Amino acid sequence: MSELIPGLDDLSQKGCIEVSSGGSEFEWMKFEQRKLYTNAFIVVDGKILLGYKKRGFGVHKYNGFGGKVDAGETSIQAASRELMEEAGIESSLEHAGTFLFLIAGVEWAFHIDIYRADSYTGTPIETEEMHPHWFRINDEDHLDTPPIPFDKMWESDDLWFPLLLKKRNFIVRTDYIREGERDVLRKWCVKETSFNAS
Ligand SMILES: Nc1ncnc2c1[nH]c(=O)n2[C@H]1C[C@H](O)[C@@H](COP(=O)(O)OP(=O)(O)OP(=O)(O)O)O1
Repeated sequence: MSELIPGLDDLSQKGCIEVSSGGSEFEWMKFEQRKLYTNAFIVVDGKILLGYKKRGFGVHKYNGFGGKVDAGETSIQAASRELMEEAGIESSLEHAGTFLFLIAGVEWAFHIDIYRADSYTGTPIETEEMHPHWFRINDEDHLDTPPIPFDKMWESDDLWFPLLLKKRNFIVRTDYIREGERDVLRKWCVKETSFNAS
């Protein structure tokens, strides 16, 4: 079995297949506190909907729609609320992955539940926080639509996006450091799971 990812449930890693890892020369960062977040991706007809973040954490990056889980909310309720607040749409979301994200300088770990859906209702709209855009998911179709802009996303996104797009469930941990204005990926591990880890 591959090395257990610290900070993620040991049981959920049983039987997982490691897809990618790096930064073995570094220790995993320590953390005392964990905060819950969500991130939702809509994939329809060969295209994925991403939002350009206009303010706050991760500003100027493209990402799914999501944010903090509020007190009294479940993760799926938070994911649906954030999708409506940030993109103006509703969707029946399914859990796709669990992502533990640390960044030097922030004392808590971000425990992010990743969701996906292949349909939605409403029309994606620009909101205070996000500007929605469609991107093609392969180079065979929709050549009039731009490809996924990995160079303007979190550096680790291209490690787990293939699993998200293939509808495979996964767990990920990424530890980042800050170099000036840049968020730099230092250590990571991505595993495919055969079931939902939460
Ligand atoms: N490394 C990485 N890759 C992909 N996605 C993310 C990360 N780190 C992250 O934090 N995220 C995601 C998780 C969330 O979807 C957002 C961050 O949430 P944030 O916008 O700060 O939360 P809100 O509750 O919307 O914030 P405010 O309303 O307080 O601005 O990024």
